[in-house]
Amino acid sequence: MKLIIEHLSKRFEKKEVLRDIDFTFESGKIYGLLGRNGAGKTTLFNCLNRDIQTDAGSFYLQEDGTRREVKAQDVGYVLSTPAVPEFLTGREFLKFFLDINEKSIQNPKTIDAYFDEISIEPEDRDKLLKDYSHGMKNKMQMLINIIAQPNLLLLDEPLTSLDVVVAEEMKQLLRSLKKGRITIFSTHIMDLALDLCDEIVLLNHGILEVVDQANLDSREFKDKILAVLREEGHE
Ligand SMILES: Nc1ncnc2c1ncn2[C@@H]1O[C@H](COP(=O)(O)OP(=O)(O)OP(=O)(O)O)[C@@H](O)[C@H]1O
Repeated sequence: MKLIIEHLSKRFEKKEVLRDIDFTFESGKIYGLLGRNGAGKTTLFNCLNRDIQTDAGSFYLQEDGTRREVKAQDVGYVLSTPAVPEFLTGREFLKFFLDINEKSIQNPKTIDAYFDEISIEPEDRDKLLKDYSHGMKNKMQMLINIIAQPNLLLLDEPLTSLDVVVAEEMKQLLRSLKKGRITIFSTHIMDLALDLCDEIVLLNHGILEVVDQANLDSREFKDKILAVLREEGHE
C-alpha cells in the first residue's frame, strides 16, 4: 500500500505553507517528519485527516495498482495536545471506544491488557481522565489510535511529554505495529527520529524531501539535516 500525494497546496492568507507537494509514502515504514517551527507539519497532517481543506492537489491510497480515496477509518491521528473526554474514566473511555469500533478491531484484547500495554497502573484506570497527567492522556490517545489499526498513522510530536521509560515502550510498540501500515511521525527531537524512523523526510520551503542516509554516520547525517533546515530563514 502507498499513500500518494499529488500537487498538494495549502496557504493561509498570504502564507504559502504547502507548495505543490508530490510525495509517496510506503507501508511498512516509519517516516520521521522534520521541519522547523511553523514549517507546516501539523498543516500537512490536518490536510491528510481532512480537518482542513486543501487549496489544490489530491492524495489517495494505492493498493495492488488500484487507487482509492483515504477514508476516515483509514487514518489514526495522534495530536501533540491530547484531546480526551475529561468527564470519563480511563476505563469508560476505552470501553466506549472498543464498543463503537467492535466490528473493525481485529483480535481485541481485554481492557486491562490494553492498559498494561501502555503502562497505566491499575489504580489509575478508574480515575477521571481530567485527573490524568498530560503524558497519561497522551498515552490514552495513542492507544485508541493504535487499537483501530489504521492504514495511515499520523503522530504529531506524540512522545515529547512521555517519560523516558514509557517513550521507549511506545517506540517499541510503534515498531511492532509498522508492518502493513504507513506511519508518519513528526518530531523536533532528531535523535528520536534517527532511532525510530526508517526514512527522514524534511518539510522545508513547503515541500517534502527525503534525506538520503546512505554512507553517512549519524553525526554527518544530523549535520546534513541541520544544514538543509538552516537554509530557511525565519519569515
Ligand atoms: N488556521 C490557521 N490560520 C492561519 N494560519 C495558520 C493556521 N494554521 C497554521 N497556520 C500557519 O501555517 C504555518 C504552519 O503551521 P503548522 O502548525 O502547520 O507548523 P508546524 O510545522 O506544525 O509547526 P511546529 O513545529 O511549531 O508545531 C504557520 O505559519 C502557522 O502560523
